[in-house]
Amino acid sequence: MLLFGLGTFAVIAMLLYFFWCPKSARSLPFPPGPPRDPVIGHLRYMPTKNRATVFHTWAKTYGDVMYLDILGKPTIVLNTARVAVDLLNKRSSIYSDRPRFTSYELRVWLGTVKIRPNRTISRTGWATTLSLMPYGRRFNLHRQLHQSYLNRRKCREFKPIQTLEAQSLVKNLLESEPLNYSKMINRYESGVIAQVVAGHKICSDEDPYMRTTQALMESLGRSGAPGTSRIDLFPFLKYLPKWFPGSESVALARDCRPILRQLYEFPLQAVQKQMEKGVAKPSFLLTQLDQMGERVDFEDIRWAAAAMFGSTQVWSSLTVFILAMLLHPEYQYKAQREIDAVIGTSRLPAFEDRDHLPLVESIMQETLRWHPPTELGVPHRLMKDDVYQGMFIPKGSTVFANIRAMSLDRSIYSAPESFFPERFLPKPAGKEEPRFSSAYGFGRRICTGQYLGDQSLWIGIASILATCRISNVNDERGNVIVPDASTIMRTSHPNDFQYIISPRGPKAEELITEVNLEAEFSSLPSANLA
Ligand code: HEM
Repeated sequence: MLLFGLGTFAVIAMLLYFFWCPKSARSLPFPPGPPRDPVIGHLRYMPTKNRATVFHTWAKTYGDVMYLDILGKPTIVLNTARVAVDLLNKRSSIYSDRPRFTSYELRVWLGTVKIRPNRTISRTGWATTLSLMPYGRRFNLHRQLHQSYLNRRKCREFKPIQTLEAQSLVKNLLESEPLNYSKMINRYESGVIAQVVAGHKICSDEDPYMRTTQALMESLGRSGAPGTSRIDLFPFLKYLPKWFPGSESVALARDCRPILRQLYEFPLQAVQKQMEKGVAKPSFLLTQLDQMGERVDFEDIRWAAAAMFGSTQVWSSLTVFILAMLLHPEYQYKAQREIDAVIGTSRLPAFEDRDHLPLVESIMQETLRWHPPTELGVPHRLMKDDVYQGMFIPKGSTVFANIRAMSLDRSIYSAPESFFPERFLPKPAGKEEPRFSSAYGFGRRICTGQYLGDQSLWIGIASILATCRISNVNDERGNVIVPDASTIMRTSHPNDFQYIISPRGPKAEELITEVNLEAEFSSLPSANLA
């Protein structure tokens, strides 16, 4: 009898849930948003440039959670860290999928497979690289692969590599023509990743890892962020001929294929060859190949490694740091005085100094906040209908965390447009404002490279400040050219601007020329494969 009663109760509860809850949720209003057109929704108003900043402006009218309808596709923009934490962190079990974008699929195309004698299908790899992978079993496996090698504790082991790469960076900057500075900073980020992923040292721009990552960046830059291109809005364009207006973005996305293919194949092959010869250095690929079991196959290892290569955020942030030092030279001098007082001038910075250099730390944290390198994050996708603060958010919504808007939140940061590192220092010298953790994203999709990126950024900034003087260039008449941040920072990655990097003094130059990087790098541990 009791069982019968419980059974009846369960059936009624389920019926109520299916018939009453979803209906009542669907009768709630969508989050507010700008006025829209019939059928096409907000398509006409969607900004093609500076989207994060435009959304931030709209948020002043429509609020922290904004609803946009793009050709019937619901899109949600979260404009404060509070709402992003509420939804993407606290409800991460339903907010951790990624939307499918045609531009992703066209980029990551793996060729055709014959499934029957007279039938072949295209294999797109959109589901194979972690940052684009749908939520599910394979996603969990790839996250585990990343986290097992990039967690906070494991990343401590990479400090010697990062320190030497940062010393290579300043050496390269001091020896380069200004036109090549950006390349050198990119080489630094790619250099750390190539070491960690494949145990490989990048020595020149002709290096295969360098060429491939650079080609990837250029190609991604040309085809735009996924979700913004025409083929994402009109996927049918991929079936139309090249001359059809609007289908240029299809060709641009397809340009990426051979590059991504190389990134996917080359590192694993290279490490396998080194293993055969017994010369492989410790790396993510070596560890995974060594431990490979039934759960993980070559395909998983290849793609998990390739997903680490595409990162450009350290490159962007170091460039933003340089821009900040040009616009606020006082911080350059103050931080250099701090370094001289703590480290002296007879050695280069090391990670052990980090806790003793509060201003250098604050400059790094403020760089991430002042212009976060990923302004709109990577979009999440909602897997179930949801209700938040009386608003209905439909299943399948594309959800953007507007990281740029979060960095400008006046209820958290005073004068948020200003570069003001002391905001993070304790009172009374500072304002004890919280560090900007939103830069790394949210929930189960939070950046897997956050500890590696944090370390690369810190040692990069500390090494540049300790050894280099960053200065403006002069025009033909001798007037100083001060860069204009508003035109340079139109996207997450700064546009080119002019500056000069010179040695801070004879002592710094001596330190950099004295260090024998080749010997230091070769003294890093080799893997014992015996
Ligand atoms: C300053 C450095 C970095 C910043 C600010 C940054 C920021 C971000 C952000 C905002 C996301 C999107 C998170 C979300 O969807 O909520 C992300 C994802 C990701 N990042 Fe980073 N990143 C940095 C460095 C790196 C590095 C060095 C690597 C590689 C070793 C990396 C690998 C990834 C991967 C694989 C994802 C996708 C995670 C997933 O979809 O589950 N990132 N990053």
